[in-house]
Amino acid sequence: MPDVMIEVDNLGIEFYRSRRRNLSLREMVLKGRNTAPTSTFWALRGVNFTVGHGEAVGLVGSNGTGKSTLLKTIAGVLIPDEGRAKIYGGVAPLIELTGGFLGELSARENIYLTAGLHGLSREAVDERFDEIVDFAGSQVRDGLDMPFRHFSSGMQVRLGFAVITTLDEPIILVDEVLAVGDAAFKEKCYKRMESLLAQNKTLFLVSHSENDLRRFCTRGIYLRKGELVADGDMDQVLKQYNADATGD
Ligand SMILES: Nc1ncnc2c1ncn2[C@@H]1O[C@H](COP(=O)(O)OP(=O)(O)OP(=O)(O)O)[C@@H](O)[C@H]1O
Repeated sequence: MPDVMIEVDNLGIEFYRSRRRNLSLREMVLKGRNTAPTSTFWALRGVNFTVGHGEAVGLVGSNGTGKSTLLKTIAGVLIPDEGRAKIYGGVAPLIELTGGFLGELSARENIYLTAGLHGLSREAVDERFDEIVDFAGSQVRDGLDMPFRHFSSGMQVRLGFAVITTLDEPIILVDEVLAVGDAAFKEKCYKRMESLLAQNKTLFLVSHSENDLRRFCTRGIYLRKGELVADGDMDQVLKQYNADATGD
């Protein structure tokens, strides 16, 4: 296992400010073909850092500063416009409430599909199935055969967290999703995260909860307007973030 698990090198992600759209015939005649809004901005730019095997990193920054964008890039959902985000090992991402599950499929089918995409054989999923469902809880067990889109947001997160943390991937990305779970489930998730860290997995956590960040992360990365402004001890990074955020 290489020491470096994530290598982010001069990373830039550029987005369109407005939704790109096809012009109507009338707009084309009146304004010409090239008047679609093309204004762009850099959601991330010049971001550099590496994360080592077994590190637990907390990502902080105010709303809209690029935290989710960074996680999506590490997960391979977004392709860099500049630089690169390289990972050395598989990634298990929980970066949206729906866990990337398909709404039309049942929870049962989603478990097999997601675990299969992460390299687990049908037999391996059969073996872990009860553990996944037990962790997700009785409401999820009762709804195993209903379409996933009928799950409440809390049930979706329960299933997503249970599946993602049961995979064998060495890197785990969690983006602010635990806020949706109830208190009992959150405590269960915290214990699961502690056990994953004890197994030397690499964790990237986005959270607006300082308690959670302090509990799990020894290192903090602070993004401001798409730029990395601090990278170091979690407590120190939170101090800097809080000092900056005063009056924001
Ligand atoms: N697909 C997209 N197209 C255009 N702009 C986007 C897209 N996704 C995100 N953005 C914008 O990029 C910026 C960074 O968004 P991002 O979701 O990464 O922020 P964040 O730090 O995770 O915020 P929060 O704490 O509110 O979750 C924001 O201005 C957001 O509106």
